[in-house]
Amino acid sequence: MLPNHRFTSLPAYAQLQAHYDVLKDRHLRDLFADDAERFPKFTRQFDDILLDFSKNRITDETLGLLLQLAEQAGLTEAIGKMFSGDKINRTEDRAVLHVALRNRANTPVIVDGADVMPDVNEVLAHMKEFSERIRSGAWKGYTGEAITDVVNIGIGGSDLGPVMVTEALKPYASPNLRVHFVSNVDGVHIYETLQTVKPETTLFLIASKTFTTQETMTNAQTARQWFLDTAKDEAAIAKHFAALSTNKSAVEKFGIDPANMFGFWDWVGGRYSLWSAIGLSIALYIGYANFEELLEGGHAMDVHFRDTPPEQNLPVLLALVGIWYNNFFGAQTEAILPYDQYMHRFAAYFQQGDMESNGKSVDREGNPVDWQTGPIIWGEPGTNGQHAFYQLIHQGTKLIPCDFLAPAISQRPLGDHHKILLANYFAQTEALMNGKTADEAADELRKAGKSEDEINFLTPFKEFSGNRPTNSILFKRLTPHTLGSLIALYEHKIFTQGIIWDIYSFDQWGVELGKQLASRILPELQDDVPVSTHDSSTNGLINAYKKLRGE
Ligand SMILES: O=P(O)(O)OC[C@H]1O[C@@](O)(CO)[C@@H](O)[C@@H]1O
Repeated sequence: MLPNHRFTSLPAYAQLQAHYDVLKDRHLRDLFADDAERFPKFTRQFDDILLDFSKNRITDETLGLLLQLAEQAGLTEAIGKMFSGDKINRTEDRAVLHVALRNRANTPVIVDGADVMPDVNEVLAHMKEFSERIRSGAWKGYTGEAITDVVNIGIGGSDLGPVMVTEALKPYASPNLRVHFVSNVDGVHIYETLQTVKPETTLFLIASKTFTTQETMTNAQTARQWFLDTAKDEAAIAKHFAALSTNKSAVEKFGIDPANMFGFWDWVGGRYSLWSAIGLSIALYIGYANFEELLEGGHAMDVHFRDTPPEQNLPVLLALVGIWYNNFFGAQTEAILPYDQYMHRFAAYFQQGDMESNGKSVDREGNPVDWQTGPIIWGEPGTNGQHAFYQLIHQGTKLIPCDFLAPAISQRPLGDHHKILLANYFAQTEALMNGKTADEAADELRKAGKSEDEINFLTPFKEFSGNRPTNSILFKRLTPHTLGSLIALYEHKIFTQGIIWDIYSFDQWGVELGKQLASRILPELQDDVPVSTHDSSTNGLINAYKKLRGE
């Protein structure tokens, strides 16, 4: 196992605190004025992806100290342990090997003494054969018609990844096959979806690592009954239901033919599972060849992360810059702002990826941490965010580090749209960095013909402090390969931060309590008898609900 450490006891931590006390008052305008080499110094290139982290409140000294922090936390050793299949997910006694799912080098990956790659490749071959049969129309439903719609029923990591990727790679989709995603146990979700499909031509994918998740099993049973209401014969299930899971016995108990089961393993975390059988909806939608390109892109970033020295390592650099704001500037959130409408679910995906991984408050020895851990991740595509929350990012009281991502080439070139989008992409990070001084604001007001009194009044409202940090990620085009690399980039950033904070990033015990309490409350909702088994608020709410529904 990795040696433990207390993040705040690392030697570089105290040095960074002292360095912060000096640097916090430096403005990015001055840092750029003092160093003409900031752009070449603080950019890194990976394939078609350029990372510009120069608009951060860092100097050479900052970066050096952050790299020391990573070294003192044992990052290099930790990376090796993940790739070698060590059971670094200690509270669940599991390896963390989503990298094996996309191990295109096919080098052996040993778990419990056995190479997992033959099994990984067997599932991929099954996914390939199955997706080709469905997409070609060779697979027929119970009435002899081809499948036209795929409904993925899953939640969390069994939903967010396939949703994000199928949205991002829509340009690669087949025109003959639509994909739909049902996740919420709110009946509205499956109701509205089933309104748009026909039982005869629909394939349901029941996506659940555990095959016990209440939302997914409830939706799956509803879909099954909806289907049988038309098909009548349970034998038809085999042509219209498949399961993506690690739990074979539960799949068979549900009534899905094991031949239609696509398995994966406990060393695949739910939020890291889109690369596994959970990605079947992706392969069905964009074709297996493009799904393989996604895997290739992820693998390329894996090799980079594993083999590249920290100072050149994109995931490590993103992680360290994030720690700088999270742990020294007191930033509570990070915004992911893709200037690409196809990436509109990218931030949402990493809400689970980051917050379910690093939303922890106990270190790896079980002691409460006395430092900040995972940030709150949020974001929306540009330019929409500019008309929603950029006011706060520019002039609010909170420091919000932002990642701006954009493709140089649009998948949908249309007149000047992309140039306008990119002009905004470039302008926002420039504005956040430089701001607008009071003199500049006053001059603009003067040129607009305002009186001196008006200028004196309005200037404070028109001034922009600037000095608001951003990362810019510019890539050539949103291809499956590039998207795979971008996803892996953020996955490994999250891993790196977890190692430095000395927390376990791959369990999620925090999701259990709510589920337990919900399972106790559900029976209480079956009748109209007032409850008194909870606190006065919960009792009051439940009883008010019972009253309202009874009126
Ligand atoms: O894939 P499954 O087992 O149905 O889990 C769904 C999701 O539920 C969790 O909240 C764990 O309970 C996420 O970690 C997971 O992705």
